[in-house]
Amino acid sequence: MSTRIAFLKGHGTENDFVIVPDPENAVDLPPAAVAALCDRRAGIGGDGLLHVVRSAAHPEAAAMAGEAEWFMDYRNGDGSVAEMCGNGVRVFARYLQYAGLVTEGDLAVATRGGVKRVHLAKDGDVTVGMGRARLPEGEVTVVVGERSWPARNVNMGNPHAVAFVADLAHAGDLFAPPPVSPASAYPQGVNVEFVVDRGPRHVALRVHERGSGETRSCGTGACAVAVAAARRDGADPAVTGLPATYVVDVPGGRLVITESPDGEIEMTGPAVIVATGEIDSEWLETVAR
Ligand SMILES: N[C@@H](CCC[C@H](N)C(=O)O)C(=O)O
Repeated sequence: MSTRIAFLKGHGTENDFVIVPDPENAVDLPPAAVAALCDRRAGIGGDGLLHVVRSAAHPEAAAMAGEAEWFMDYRNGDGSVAEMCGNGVRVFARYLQYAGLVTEGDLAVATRGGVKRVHLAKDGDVTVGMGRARLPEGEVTVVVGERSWPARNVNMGNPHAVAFVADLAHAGDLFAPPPVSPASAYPQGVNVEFVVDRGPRHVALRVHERGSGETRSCGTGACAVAVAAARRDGADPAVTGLPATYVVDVPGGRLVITESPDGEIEMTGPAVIVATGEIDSEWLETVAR
């Protein structure tokens, strides 16, 4: 018999998500079901899915339950799992507020990348403590058609290759993942950012996301880009935080990346809930097969 499963739709700088509230982790969401829900023609449509589960009810988050009541079980649009999603955490926090589960101010969210500190501000912006960057040794190369660029390997919990280019159009149509070499630098795949300068500590990017394709924003990508830009601008290579505030324009808006007093990278931007609805459980079971 068909039942209804509640969902919401939200976005952060137009990185959009299907949100499935499921406090007790009762909804089966295999990769095929997630991909079908994120399909923009046959499903609801989204770059990814935010499965909202109580940390205590999820085997991957139970150990964080003492610190964070809610776990962001994030999935990419193709159904794959990722360690972290920066825009996703902001939208996740906005959902918790929308549902009356938290109020304005500070909260903690459990993710596969650890517990993230979030601040829901009065003006509607949401700030997330993104931790510190890891900068694995060795240069990588990004290729698009006849062009190639040296890129910086930056890990924000998930992997990124950041290439500074002369023109964002040089990234091409980004219908397929741009090749990055050596492939051994990214055994789990990679998110690729193309970056141009807009002014002092102000850059703009396009991104091809692992598991989602080209998106209109990527929070972890914006942080990786800010870190790569700071290194290029002469920041101390031993420091894994950010020495100054960077403004990162994405196709879907603007993110501000700075450093907290304790050396953590912080990202601020909007997060919006745009719709609520119901998923037909019979359809979901069919597409999940
Ligand atoms: N859009 C996200 C990143 C989502 C995960 C990424 N596609 C991956 O596979 O690592 C963000 O806002 O950070």
